[in-house]
Formats: sequence, C-alpha cells, structure tokens
Amino acid sequence: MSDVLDLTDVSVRREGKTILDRVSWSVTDGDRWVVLGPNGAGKTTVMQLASARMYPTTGTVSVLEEELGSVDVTELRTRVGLASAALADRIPRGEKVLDVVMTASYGVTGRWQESYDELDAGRARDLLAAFGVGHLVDRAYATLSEGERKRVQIARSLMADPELLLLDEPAAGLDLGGREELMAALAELAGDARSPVLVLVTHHVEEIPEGFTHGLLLRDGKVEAAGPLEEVLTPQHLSRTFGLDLEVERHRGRWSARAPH
Ligand SMILES: Nc1ncnc2c1ncn2[C@@H]1O[C@H](COP(=O)(O)OP(=O)(O)OP(=O)(O)O)[C@@H](O)[C@H]1O
Repeated sequence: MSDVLDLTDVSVRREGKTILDRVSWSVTDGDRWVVLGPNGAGKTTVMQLASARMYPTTGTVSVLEEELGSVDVTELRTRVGLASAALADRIPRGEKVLDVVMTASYGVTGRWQESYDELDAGRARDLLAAFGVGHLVDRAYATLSEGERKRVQIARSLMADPELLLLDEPAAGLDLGGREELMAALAELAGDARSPVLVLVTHHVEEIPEGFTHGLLLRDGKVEAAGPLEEVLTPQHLSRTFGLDLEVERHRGRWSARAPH
C-alpha cells in the first residue's frame, strides 16, 4: 500500500490569516475519502495542495509520492484529476460537451489547436455515456442543466486517466433527483477497483456516496478527526466540526445528520 497523498504538519497562511493549521493527513492506495467541514474550514485549500496547485507555507505535502517543491508540478498535475467550481468557471460557454471532456487530456479548458484522434474522442464519449450524459456530446456546455454539467465535469476529470481524483463539492446546486443520480454514479465509481483513489469534498453527510471508506473532518483549518467513516462520523465529532449538537444516522450505506429537537 503506497501513500497517494501525505500532508505532514501543513500550515497555509495568507494575508496574516492561518487557513490551515498544522494539518497532517495520509491517503493510501484504494481509499475513498470524504473531506467534510463547514464553510471556510479549509477544504478547498486542502484540495489546492492535493492537486499540486498550491504550496504549503510550512510543512510537507507529497502527492503520488512526489514532494511539492522538489518536482515539476506541471507533470504531476496531469496525474491528478480535479472537478471543482473554479475549474468549471473556466470552460468557455460555447464549448461543445465532447471538447469539454477531450481537452482534459492536454490539461486545458477550451479547444484551440491541439490535435485529437479517434481514440481520444472514443474515450470521451465512453466517459460521458458512463455518467449518463452520452446523448449530450454535441451540445454547447452552457445549455446544460446544473446536474448535467456536474456529470460532464466528472467525466472530464477522468479523461486523462488520473491516479488520484479530487471532486470538490460535486453535488452543490443539484436538486434532489440530480443529487441522487450523482450519488449512484459516484457509488459505482467508488466500487470499481479500477477507479483512481477518490477524495470528495462536501458540506453534507447526505452527500457521501455509498462505498466511501474514510473521512477527514476540518474545522477552522484544523483536523477535528480523520480515519474510517464509522469512527469519524460520530455525533461528537460532527457536532464539534459544525459547532452545534447533531444526531447522526446511517441507513443502507448512506448517512444523515440533524439537530435534535
Ligand atoms: N488568498 C486568500 N487570502 C486570504 N484568505 C483566504 C485566501 N484563500 C482562502 N482564504 C480564507 O481561508 C478560509 C478557508 O477557505 P477555503 O476555501 O479553503 O474553505 P472551504 O472549507 O473550502 O469553504 P467553503 O465550504 O465555503 O467553500 C476562508 O476563510 C477563506 O476566506
């Protein structure tokens, strides 16, 4: 079992503010992690480090056994898939869905003069079909619903066959049906041994798909708990993470949390 991600004593400071405070976290081959915490807890910052798009102020970060600061991050970034709102914002409005996915093999958003062959197009079509949006290949990305866009983004993040896949709030903005369809697609991905190591960021325990194995709880830039989901998603840890009393339930592999009356 090798470490896919390793953060040791990592702090990130910006404009005098400590965004991450001595965070240590290890992700091993085969794991499916959820990163959970309230607004401003530092989740996206952890994803920026994990995708080699940011360096820590202090501490060490290794991604796929390469230590940030001592490797060429351009090459490393191609080995990490990322789906996030920030990345989605960079997709040109008129871009064809097939190109949104295919351009990921060059790590660009917006098709220009790169050359693609039938194999690339075939892989993009297969990925879109796997996420239930195969019929949308020729549509302009801007004309899709939010749920369709989210699936296209995940298909795109898998295009370059990453070893690590980071999904930053994949269910944000989806209606109940869209969320549940996405949960089913992600559960399938989690259950497939050929899938990359998965890390999913969310604010809601209801958005943890079946098959996810571990959780990292963050609050105010600090780790509240990290480990197997059953050990981490306790009322005590979740209440401390979100700063209010919470009851937690698990039903058929899915979680829910609510404040008691
Ligand atoms: N460049 C920056 N300069 C100053 N503060 C920053 C900077 N980047 C992030 N922050 C702050 O760091 C904190 C953590 O941000 P981050 O985006 O990592 O949190 P998050 O857990 O992803 O939040 P959310 O759930 O709201 O997306 C926030 O308070 C944010 O305002």
